[in-house]
Amino acid sequence: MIDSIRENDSEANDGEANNGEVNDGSTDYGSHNDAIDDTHHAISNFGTAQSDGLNHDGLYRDDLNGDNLRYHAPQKSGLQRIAPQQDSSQQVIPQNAVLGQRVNLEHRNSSDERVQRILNGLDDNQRTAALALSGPVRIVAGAGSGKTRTITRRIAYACASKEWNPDATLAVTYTNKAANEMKNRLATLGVYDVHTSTFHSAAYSQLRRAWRILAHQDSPEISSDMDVYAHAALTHVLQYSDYTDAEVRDIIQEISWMKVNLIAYEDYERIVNAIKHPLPLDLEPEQMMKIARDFEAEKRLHNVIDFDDSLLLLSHIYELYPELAEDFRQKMRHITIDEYQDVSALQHRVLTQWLGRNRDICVVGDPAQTIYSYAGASSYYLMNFAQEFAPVSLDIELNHDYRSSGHIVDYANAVLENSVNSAEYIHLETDNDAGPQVHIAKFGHDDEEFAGIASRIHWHIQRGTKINDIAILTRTRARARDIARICRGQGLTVNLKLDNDSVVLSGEKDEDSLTISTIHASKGLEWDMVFIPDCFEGNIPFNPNIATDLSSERDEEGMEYQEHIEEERRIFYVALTRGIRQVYLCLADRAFENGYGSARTVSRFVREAHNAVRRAKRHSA
Ligand SMILES: Nc1ncnc2c1ncn2[C@@H]1O[C@H](COP(=O)(O)OP(=O)(O)OP(=O)(O)O)[C@@H](O)[C@H]1O
Repeated sequence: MIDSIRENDSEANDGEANNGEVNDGSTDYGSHNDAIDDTHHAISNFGTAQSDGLNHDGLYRDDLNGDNLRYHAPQKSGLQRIAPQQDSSQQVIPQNAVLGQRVNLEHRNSSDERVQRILNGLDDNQRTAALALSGPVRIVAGAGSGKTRTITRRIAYACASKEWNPDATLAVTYTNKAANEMKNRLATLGVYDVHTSTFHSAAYSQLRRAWRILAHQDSPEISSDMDVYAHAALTHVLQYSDYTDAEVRDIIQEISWMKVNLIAYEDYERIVNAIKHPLPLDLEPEQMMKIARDFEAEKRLHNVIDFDDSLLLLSHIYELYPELAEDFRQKMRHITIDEYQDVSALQHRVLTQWLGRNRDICVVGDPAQTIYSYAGASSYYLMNFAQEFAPVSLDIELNHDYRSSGHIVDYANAVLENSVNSAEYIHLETDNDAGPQVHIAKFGHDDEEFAGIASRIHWHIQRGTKINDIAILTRTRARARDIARICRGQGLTVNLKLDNDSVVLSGEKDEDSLTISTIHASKGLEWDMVFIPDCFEGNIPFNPNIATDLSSERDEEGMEYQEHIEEERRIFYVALTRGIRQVYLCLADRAFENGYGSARTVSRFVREAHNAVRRAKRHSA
């Protein structure tokens, strides 16, 4: 391994990175949908819907006009910049300000010892957050700063001190696994009966209940056959049936994009033109609309829905039957949303229906970890929270990284500092040891790189590192599979979780195995040692067109490109901050042996961060 890097490497980029599918949907986003007319139809199945009550325009038109457009067409639009905070009293003040209602520490301190023990192991800011039990609370927190720990303790404390009824408490997490983990952590703190769930499963269970009440029958099931329906719709509309899996997936993703951004059929063309949103398979908007409608008809025929439909249908039902929404509000009084930087317009709409006038909402998130923009996620709602829910009772920032060693933290900060959005991101601090430098390892070609990573892992294992404390985090699923093959060939037990060959579930820490996961699926997790392969332009940042010419980022067209680059920067940041002690950044000069394949350029994020860290070191020397 070569622990060095050529600074200002200016060699041209090549197309080798474009060998894998980009973006791994989270398990929860699932995919597809049921667009609006079909939602209409589905609810009509109740036999109770009014003919005009389901007018989609009436429900969503307001959101699609004027300024709000940007919220519905996040990252790709280039229009979506996080809105500046107007009122300085509502801003997140770096030193962790407490706003509004004062937290009554005296009262809390008089609670019994068991309850107080729940707060052990929290630092002052985490504790302040955990003690703010009512009113809107926002916690903006950097990687490794204890978000999960803080909200879990906050819920446990509120329930154990009898301020909240656990059965009236809902914690929404990003994955089912995170929901289970939170439930377990609450149980170890002596708190049971709290509802922990993803947005989708919470919505689906409410939908099932509503369906039974309104239609006296079971709601349609969520199906995992969306590719079949999308393929059928493509074939019907285009009169051609030969599509790759990736093309079908792109169609499903586009339909999902419409739903999570609350884009009505009749507005679709106007919006995609306005924001220069690229359509899958180079379709015309009208063709795409036809495919979407046909897709919904297919699903209806089979009496199935998809994940997004559970939210969309529920939202329609709560709009039409306010008494059902009110019933939910009476039951669920205290709502906490984790990973709030990744909520979509659709999820946000459901949340506002869950709340009504209730203001017992706590959100936690990190704007630097928004990595699901392609699935409609937008940090807008996190950044705008203080205005939307004013007056907030607590608005606090956590910036102390308990996870990563000093060198990793420096590197992660440097990656964000080079962002055009750097002012919105949290600068991490840590008291952890500096640890080993972030290593940059260059190889001749891909197989050599992967074999090099495998042998370095062997080397660490021989020196006492546990195999399940090591992870390889890749930008694409295809690369995860390639590396898994080579690591297995070198005798390493690999934990590579693929679901239907489409989603890496998570880098769950199995005993005695090496985790190989996409970066997306590694969110929320941590390993002692992290390898990030393929740190070259075109892969990190991922760019199918390898348009590395920075001049293009300055023109109109380039705005969208720049949004994309910023998302890629956050993805790299998430990968880096999974590391506890040591991070290796790896790349090969070319894809193939014997000099075949175009020469690659080191990732701009690596170059920038590397130079920034060196500059800082020179400064302090
Ligand atoms: N006050 C604290 N004292 C010691 N360790 C802490 C403290 N708070 C959090 N930690 C540890 O720091 C690590 C990160 O915590 P946690 O997973 O809650 O962070 P997070 O903010 O959710 O991270 P990320 O967003 O990067 O996934 C964990 O190992 C956790 O146990």
